[in-house]
Amino acid sequence: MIELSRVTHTFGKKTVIEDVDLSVRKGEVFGLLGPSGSGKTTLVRIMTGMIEPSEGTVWLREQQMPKRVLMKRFGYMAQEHALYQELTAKENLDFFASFYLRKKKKERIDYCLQLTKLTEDKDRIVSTFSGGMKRRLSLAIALVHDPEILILDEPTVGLDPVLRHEIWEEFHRLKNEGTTIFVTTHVMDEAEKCDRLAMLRDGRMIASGSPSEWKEELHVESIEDVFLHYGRRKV
Ligand SMILES: Nc1ncnc2c1ncn2[C@@H]1O[C@H](COP(=O)(O)OP(=O)(O)OP(=O)(O)O)[C@@H](O)[C@H]1O
Repeated sequence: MIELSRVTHTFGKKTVIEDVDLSVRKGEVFGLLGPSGSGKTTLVRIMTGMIEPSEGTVWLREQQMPKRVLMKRFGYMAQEHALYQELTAKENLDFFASFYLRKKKKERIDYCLQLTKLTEDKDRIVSTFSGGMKRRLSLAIALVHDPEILILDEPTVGLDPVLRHEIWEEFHRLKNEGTTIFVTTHVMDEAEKCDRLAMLRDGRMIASGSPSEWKEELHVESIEDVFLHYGRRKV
């Protein structure tokens, strides 16, 4: 569903992504881990077509990115907010939904507001929202057109554990319906909820596998131990 082949990216003279191959299958939840500054956000931006890689290719649904028709196939949630601060939450959702949805727009907006617990605040101006509310709205926007692929850069940062749990339940519900989910995370219990994981360090993909494969391979109890192993050592 998502294929990266020999992707390298440099900013000026600095190589931040180096020769990355990655394959995400339809209907799986794939987690990308890596220390801060390892290149996760850059890789996500390459996947979504926001950055053209210096070398290599990205394919979504067997079509090479960037491609305009593919935009409606995926939902993207960035780390920074891309919200209209002077519009209400509902107006923001309506604006983004209008690009892709004609039928069922109202139902989808109501559903996403409910999922992210924003129904009561839907008519408030976004500039009055807390950081967590803005993140929830960004997530609602990524989901509103019911995309086949979700690409989410640390989607649950700043959310309380109850909401985080509910959002992960929704991810698994979506996965069971066939949605492919690619997520970056620093939260180790979220990493445990992924079908497969990959570890990026200094722009290189240094390991991949399912959470249980990783733990077995390294004889450790938790993904946190795996993270510490790969994050610290040169391998
Ligand atoms: N536009 C840019 N110009 C120059 N350097 C950049 C740019 N964007 C990112 N970088 C550099 O690329 C490297 C990887 O950054 P990136 O944001 O992709 O890491 P990350 O793994 O997502 O980090 P974090 O977990 O802290 O969000 C860093 O050294 C960063 O300073």
